[in-house]
Amino acid sequence: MISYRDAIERLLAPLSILPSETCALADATGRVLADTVTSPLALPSFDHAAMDGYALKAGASSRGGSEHHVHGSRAAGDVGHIAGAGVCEIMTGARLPQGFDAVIAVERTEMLQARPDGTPHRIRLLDDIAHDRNVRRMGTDVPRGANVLAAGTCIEPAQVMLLAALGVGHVAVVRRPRVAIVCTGKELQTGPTASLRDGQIHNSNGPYLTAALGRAGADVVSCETVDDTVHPYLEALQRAVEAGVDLVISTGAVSMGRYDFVPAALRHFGAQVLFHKVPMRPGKPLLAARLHTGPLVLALPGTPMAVAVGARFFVAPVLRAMCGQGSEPTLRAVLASAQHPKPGLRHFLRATLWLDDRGQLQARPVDQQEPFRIQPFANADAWIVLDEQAGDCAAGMPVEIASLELATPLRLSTGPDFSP
Ligand SMILES: Nc1nc2c(c(=O)[nH]1)N[C@H]1C(S)=C(S)[C@@H](COP(=O)(O)OP(=O)(O)OC[C@H]3O[C@@H](n4cnc5c(N)ncnc54)[C@H](O)[C@@H]3O)O[C@H]1N2
Ligand code: MOO
Repeated sequence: MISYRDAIERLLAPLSILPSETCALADATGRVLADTVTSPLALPSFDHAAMDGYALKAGASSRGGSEHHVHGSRAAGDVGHIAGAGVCEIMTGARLPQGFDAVIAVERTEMLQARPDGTPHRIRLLDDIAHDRNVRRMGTDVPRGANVLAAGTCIEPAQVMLLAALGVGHVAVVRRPRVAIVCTGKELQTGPTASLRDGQIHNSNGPYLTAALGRAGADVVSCETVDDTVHPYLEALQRAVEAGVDLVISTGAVSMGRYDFVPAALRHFGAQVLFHKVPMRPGKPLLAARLHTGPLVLALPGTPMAVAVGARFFVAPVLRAMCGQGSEPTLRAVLASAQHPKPGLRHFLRATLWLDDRGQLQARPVDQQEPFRIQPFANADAWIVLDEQAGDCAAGMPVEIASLELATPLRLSTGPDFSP
């Protein structure tokens, strides 16, 4: 048996980033950038008004109380020369006309005289206006040529806004990791709503993995169910290989039972077993292998929480590595109730999270941690991770937590260490 850390190292070491492809921005949400994006434009692209009001030249003649003729009017999108001395009516977003360097908001002026069509002819300023006031200068958000998004960044709506503002219509993204799922077990009823015969259960691992991997940006090319015999399993593996997958995830038949044929079947298939069994709870009998044709195989134990742990703590790092993303930042919270984990095992505990009245994030393991229980998983907010050396953990100590989602929904920057 090798430790979780060693297992992850063995799993990730030979992985390389998947090839890139071009993707329209409209389809890029959830994709991972293959290259750094440099800005083809400055943002703002020109000096413009931040308020509806009047553009003027700040200085001695534009103090509060001064009176001015209004020459011309500019709305966002208007261009052209503004002639004459004085001020120019301007709307938010309009390019600042040549020769002007400040804007006074319309409500900080008084209209002294209107033209017959109602437009302002002469105004008085109510405030002193300094140079640059209410002006957004070109390039102050993004200078042209700046690195705006790093390779490995997942494109979320905020990145779509930035790229759209820069006029970037297509981006180079990492090809989605292609994954095949194979659920083993003759007890599995595959029709999701079909009635169960005696001894049968609904397949919950397949739909869970399909949902979780899809959310994490993988392309789930198939999800098959096979019985507890070698040949259908190997045939499913062969189909996955032919479909050109990067990763096969199987569930079940990987432990000590008479019908736990997966380890032998993989060896028979010529797979190189990277490790089998990791000292952790749940999910200990997990096996990882590499097929001679290239794809990785993660054979997860069939128990639902062993599948959830395998997906979150083995599959997710593999997907990140395939997409050129570094390791996840570690999140911590305050342990809300004492724990006495079994020494030598890494424990993954389903937990609820809340912010206490001092603003500290508290994490409490749910009461029922047996690996067959799905209800507490559906009610949980996060995982608590207690490493192999954790020993007895007192309430109040900081512990590592991880999101239930494979791709962490919370973005964190490197900041000061969290200490409760
Ligand atoms: N003698 C030992 N027995 C077991 C050990 C052990 O060390 N010695 N380890 C236990 C642990 S830990 C786990 S986890 C399980 C894993 O066993 P398998 O990977 O062989 O999984 P199965 O026996 O096929 O299934 C386990 C359990 O999960 C249910 N299951 C399977 N597939 C699905 C599915 N797609 N959807 C929902 N539920 C599924 C299956 O019916 C079983 O109840 O082994 C322990 N035994
Ligand atoms: O790995 Mo398990 O502990 O029965 O799910």
